Amino acid sequence: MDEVVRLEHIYKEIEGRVILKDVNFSVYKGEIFSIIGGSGSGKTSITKLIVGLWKPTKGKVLVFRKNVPELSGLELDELRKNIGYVFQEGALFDSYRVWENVVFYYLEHGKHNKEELRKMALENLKLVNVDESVLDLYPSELFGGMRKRVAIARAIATRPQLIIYDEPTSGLDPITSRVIDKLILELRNKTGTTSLVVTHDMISAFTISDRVMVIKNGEIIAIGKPDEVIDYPHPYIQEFVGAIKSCLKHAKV
Ligand SMILES: Nc1ncnc2c1ncn2[C@@H]1O[C@H](COP(=O)(O)OP(=O)(O)OP(=O)(O)O)[C@@H](O)[C@H]1O
Repeated sequence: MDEVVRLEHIYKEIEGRVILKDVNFSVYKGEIFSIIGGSGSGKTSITKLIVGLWKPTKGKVLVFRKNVPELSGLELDELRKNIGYVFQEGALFDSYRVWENVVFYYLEHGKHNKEELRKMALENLKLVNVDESVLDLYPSELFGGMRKRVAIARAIATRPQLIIYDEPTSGLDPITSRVIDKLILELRNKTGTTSLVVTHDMISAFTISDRVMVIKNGEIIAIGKPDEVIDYPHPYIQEFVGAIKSCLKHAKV
């Protein structure tokens, strides 16, 4: 299977404190891979290493078979063009309309005219089940679930090979959270894009993922298919998933 991301023996130390300790995992082409763990467990640190914002203290971070810490600035730009990042708060630009947000990369870099860009924005919005009625709105006029969809439409606009979702359901009510889960799944099924999801949301992780990784204090505790991980006999995992186990057994997206 094609590896899109591979972390090998990663250690990250900040101010004398080890925040990632011998982290090893791979994400394969087309899969939805979720990283779950409590606050401060190291989830965001892993995404920072993948997009080259941080360098590891030790170890290799391979993305699209390139060792990220060794890339030049230009090579990093090229790599990031291939990674769509859906930020926790959406990170939409409030002074730009929805269509401008969606095609922001092309507004900055492209040679397309306004009509072409609006058409491109609409094509991407349609992929996240949004119609043209929002094209000219500003982000402040959208409710939470819609903001998230627009943020996802923006992340996929450059047709990245990898999408990183940072807490995609945070701040959303449970019903909207399940709608976003369904969307992540649909999008992967439609486009085949490899998806890395960082989340606190157990239901989300265990219902949409092909594989789940549990991390605690910078160390991996388990990696596997949701059904395997949920029954993993580790006290932390049982504590973490125990409360929602019966709910998960019945949850369907
Ligand atoms: N810039 C930094 N300087 C010092 N310590 C940091 C820095 N960024 C993160 N850390 C520490 O690294 C550890 C892992 O943080 P990280 O943000 O990766 O956790 P997380 O699992 O994403 O948490 P959350 O779910 O709360 O976002 C935490 O103990 C955090 O305090």
